[in-house]
Amino acid sequence: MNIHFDKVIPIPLSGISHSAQSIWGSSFSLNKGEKVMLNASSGKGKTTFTHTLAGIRNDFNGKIRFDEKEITSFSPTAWADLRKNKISFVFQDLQLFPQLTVEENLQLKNQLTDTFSAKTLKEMLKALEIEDKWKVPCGILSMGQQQRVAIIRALSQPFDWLIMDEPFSHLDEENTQRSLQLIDERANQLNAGFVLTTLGEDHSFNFNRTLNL
Ligand SMILES: Nc1ncnc2c1ncn2[C@@H]1O[C@H](COP(=O)(O)OP(=O)(O)OP(=O)(O)O)[C@@H](O)[C@H]1O
Repeated sequence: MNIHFDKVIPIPLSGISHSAQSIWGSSFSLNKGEKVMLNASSGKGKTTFTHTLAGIRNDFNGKIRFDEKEITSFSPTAWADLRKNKISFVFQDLQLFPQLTVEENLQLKNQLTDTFSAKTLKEMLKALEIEDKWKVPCGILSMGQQQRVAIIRALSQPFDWLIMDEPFSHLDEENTQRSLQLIDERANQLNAGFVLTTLGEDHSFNFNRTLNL
């Protein structure tokens, strides 16, 4: 699935002047398989961009198309199917269930599409050095540990695009690199792309494209 932006401007940001490099108001396409970074300072619209792209909000002018279909035309059922099979998301506030264990949080998503065995999920936790947290409620994990769980949860479904809103904001560089490697491997396995927003960090990763706000 390719994503096309045609002069999109979120209504709350429409009264503000945007630089010539800004994606707001411009037309461009994100092609399946591309690895994209959006780096912008606080309040510039990273969350607005990711939520708009994922159909979580629709207060924008212009057009967004997935392949040839305008996303404002999708029914709730079509969105449910897209979110199950084509678009996965790491929210800035993670949206884990704090009372549920890591296992339960992961399986809630994973079992919808029967993507990974428990053994594979545990291996992914091990790759991010949180394998001892399998039976621990998410609410008592550190923020960086919760981010790693949210990343693994987002990988536990099929997708064409993984959209991540500041997914490494509580991680040190070593854990960021481990997470990026896991994300990259999974994206390559699926021939999928990802969009990652950051707050000024310069991750050492070979992104195909950088977007500006
Ligand atoms: N629904 C809304 N109505 C009005 N203004 C909004 C709405 N949503 C976001 N904004 C404004 O749009 C701007 C961009 O917000 P957004 O959360 O997208 O920024 P951000 O780049 O993700 O910030 P941060 O890095 O601090 O998370 C802010 O000024 C915010 O107040």
